[in-house]
Amino acid sequence: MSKKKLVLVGNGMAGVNVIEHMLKLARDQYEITIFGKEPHPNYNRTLLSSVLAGDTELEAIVLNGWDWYRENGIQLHAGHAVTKIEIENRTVFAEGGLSARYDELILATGSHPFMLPLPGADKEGVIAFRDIQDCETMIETSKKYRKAVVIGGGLLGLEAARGLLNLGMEVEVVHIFDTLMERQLDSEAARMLRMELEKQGMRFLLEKQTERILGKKRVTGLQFKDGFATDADMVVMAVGIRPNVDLARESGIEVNQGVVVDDWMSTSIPGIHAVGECAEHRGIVYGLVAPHREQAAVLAKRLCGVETEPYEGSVTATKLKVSGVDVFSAGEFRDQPGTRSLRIQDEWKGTYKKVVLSGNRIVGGVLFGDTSDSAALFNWIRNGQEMTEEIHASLTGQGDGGSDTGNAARSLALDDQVCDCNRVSKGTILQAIRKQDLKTVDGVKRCTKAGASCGGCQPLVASILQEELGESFDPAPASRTPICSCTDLTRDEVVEAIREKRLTMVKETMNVLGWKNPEGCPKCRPALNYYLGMIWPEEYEDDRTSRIVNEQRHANIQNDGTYSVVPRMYGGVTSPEELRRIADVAEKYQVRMVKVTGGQRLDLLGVKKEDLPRIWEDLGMPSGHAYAKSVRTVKTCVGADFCRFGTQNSIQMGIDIEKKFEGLDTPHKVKMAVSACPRNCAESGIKDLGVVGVEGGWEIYVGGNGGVHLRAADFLCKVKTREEVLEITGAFLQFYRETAEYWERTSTWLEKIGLAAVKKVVVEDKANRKQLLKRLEKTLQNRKDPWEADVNDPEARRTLYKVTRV
Ligand SMILES: Cc1cc2nc3c(=O)[nH]c(=O)nc-3n(C[C@H](O)[C@H](O)[C@H](O)COP(=O)(O)OP(=O)(O)OC[C@H]3O[C@@H](n4cnc5c(N)ncnc54)[C@H](O)[C@@H]3O)c2cc1C
Ligand SMILES: NC(=O)c1ccc[n+]([C@@H]2O[C@H](COP(=O)([O-])OP(=O)(O)OC[C@H]3O[C@@H](n4cnc5c(N)ncnc54)[C@H](O)[C@@H]3O)[C@@H](O)[C@H]2O)c1
Ligand code: SF4
Ligand code: FES
Repeated sequence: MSKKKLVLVGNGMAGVNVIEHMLKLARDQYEITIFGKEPHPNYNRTLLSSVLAGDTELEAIVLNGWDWYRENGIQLHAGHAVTKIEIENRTVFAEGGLSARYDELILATGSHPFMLPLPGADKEGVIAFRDIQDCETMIETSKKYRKAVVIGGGLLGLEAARGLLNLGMEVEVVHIFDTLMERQLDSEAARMLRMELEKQGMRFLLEKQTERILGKKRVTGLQFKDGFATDADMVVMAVGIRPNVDLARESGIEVNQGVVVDDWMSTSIPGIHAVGECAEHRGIVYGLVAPHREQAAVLAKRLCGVETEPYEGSVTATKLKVSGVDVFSAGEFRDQPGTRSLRIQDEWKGTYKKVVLSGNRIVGGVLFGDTSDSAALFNWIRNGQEMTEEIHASLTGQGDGGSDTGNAARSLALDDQVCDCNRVSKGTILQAIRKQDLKTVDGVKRCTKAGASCGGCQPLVASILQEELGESFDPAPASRTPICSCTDLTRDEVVEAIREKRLTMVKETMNVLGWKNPEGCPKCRPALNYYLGMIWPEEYEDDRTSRIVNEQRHANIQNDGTYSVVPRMYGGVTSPEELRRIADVAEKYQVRMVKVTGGQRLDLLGVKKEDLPRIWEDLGMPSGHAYAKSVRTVKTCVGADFCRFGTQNSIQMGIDIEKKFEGLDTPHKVKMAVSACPRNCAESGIKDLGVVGVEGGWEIYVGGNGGVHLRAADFLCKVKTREEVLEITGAFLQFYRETAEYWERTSTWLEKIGLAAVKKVVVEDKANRKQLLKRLEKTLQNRKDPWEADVNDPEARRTLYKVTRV
């Protein structure tokens, strides 16, 4: 029997999802042809925001590559829009003279961005944010121009604005109302969101209606109806979308706002169906992936003759994909006559939770700052759950374990949905973890698709892994790059092998793991030495010959072959007595220069190799580790003891941090700072870890970098006490030590694994934090001051420094 012909118009997320289902249900029933207007294979549109923000690459967002079409016998016409449907002949016609006959036709043409019909809207530099091309245009524009204005303070506008900030542009968001994301947030959450985004550098022009776009050929600014104007080198319109219905309308298919479909996703014409953003079901057009997935599942079953429930509409939930801002909204979140709300707000922690009840039924909610309850809340809304004492206690943090993320995973039932985009339940994820021995979020994503679309559920997937695996959960995403050309193994594979095979020496590791170059190279040997020390802090004997030359001599080699010596001065504080000793040493050994460093230390420059041990001995001060991949300086401002703006004792805090973590081996150098107020005189905002004193506590920032790749640190959390600062700092350092590649700064590592993962492991999951600190403590207990060790080792003096006279 010849196969029936199925044609899909629109190679986007919704349409191809129908095909994916059909291939699973009845592979051989149809001969499939797909027409796509865009010249790309099927990709994840939701992740364009992440591409723009630099969190992922375009190649990584392809959902089904060219091979997938070939392997499944699908005829793909990418770059060919369908222009006409001849209903009587059941034939579609496309650009380039193409045509195809169908027995069943699916319309999945999505939406087009709404462009405000303003005078000047056709100028160069005025664009939308919808597809790969828009994304590329923005990235290119950011290289040449300075300022972007985004019109629209909804989900898309804010994600675009964050991406453009990451690309180094100045960004202003123009919004028509006085609160952002009014379609998803109440005014309180919107206010908190605005404050947070302003902190990130976004500027807002609220209650502004654009009158026209200024400029000759290219945009130069915007003129508003209230007479106000602003400059712009680029304008991004993100003021909503309109279903793409022209083709359907011209073909005589019933169209209202979208293509009208029934509960089986069938249009007014037999044999023609519609799904996704172009479809209107019971008067609603859905602009989110999750409902489209539900529609796709019903249509696929229908087309394959598999029994199915009808599609009866969806309850929707949204999460904003802006790093450092957790916002969730679902269901009926507004107060209406007949509703009551539970509201919990913590201005100090910057969190807000609102749960709306109709009668006693949970019908909607908004979460800001902490979205760990989002999955549970969404499931309650969808299931029309009644409020109970138990739910109330868990929402207010008085239940068993409070409302931390670990608890969020625990509170889900097996059939509760975790990934809304791909309709994956907790039970399915647990089954995959157990059956396929999964250890990472990436693994779960590959096997179940949970987390593979917008990524919003990944923290919850991580917490399910955490709950199931405990310590063996690996929170870092896998990388496929070998650690160097001596091996094909990645960092994770090497670390895992060291653990599993209990390898304890550099040579042995290279040998057992089949290094192509048996001697290793300057890239892998220091890395192996570090990994071994990190994994076996008590047993491992440091292999000095595998360290970089500066670390072998515990000093920085200079361009003339001499060395620089930087003694440790905790928190940048010294004393007359120490200064005298430093001055004496500088004179005695005729150092070329004494210089104050950027980290508030004194650097003795131009020291001869053979003088190093004697200088250390004369100084009688610990090593400043200025040469090492380790915790280096903690810079401090003068703080509350001296400065009239100071709210905290930054000097003492800096000294305490430095004393606790000095010399700890890390994958790359770690610089820290403590400022006693947000004026940030110690530059806490560009350090690997920066602490800032605020009224009643401390804010902790991480992943900053003041070097070649300048990066502002991200806000990690706010704490009250010195002990908490030390605890979070320790957990952060240990998490970085355990998951980063050697030679990787915290800034790159953080961008790779995401702030949310760091927050989850270091801040939210208290049990995990304890474990990290326990492991860190073992390392700290086994530290030795390298200068002192060499001073007291005549053999080292002779061989390493060629000192003949001790
Ligand atoms: C930047 C961005 C971020 C987003 N983030 C999220 C998110 O986090 N969560 C979420 O749930 N949703 C998000 N969305 C929305 C989500 O991407 C859409 O709801 C979803 O992609 C719609 O799928 P679709 O298949 O209906 O339409 P589309 O993905 O738009 O696919 C339709 C395809 O049909 C093609 N087409 C149109 N006309 C024709 C024709 N005549 N012939 C052939 N091909 C045609 C189009 O070119 C397009 O490729 C985001 C959207 C954007 C733009
Ligand atoms: N994280 C996510 O889930 C996500 C991210 C991006 C996009 N999306 C989806 O993509 C689609 C498009 O997103 P969107 O944000 O453009 O749509 P939207 O309709 O949700 O928001 C548009 C915003 O623009 C504002 N606006 C309208 N006219 C304006 C004007 N003249 N000047 C200033 N502001 C104006 C509106 O008040 C509204 O807040 C939506 O379906 C959205 O759900 C979702
Ligand atoms: S950061 Fe604040 S407290 Fe510290 S020196 Fe600067 S102004 Fe003073
Ligand atoms: S909720 Fe979007 S990928 Fe899971």
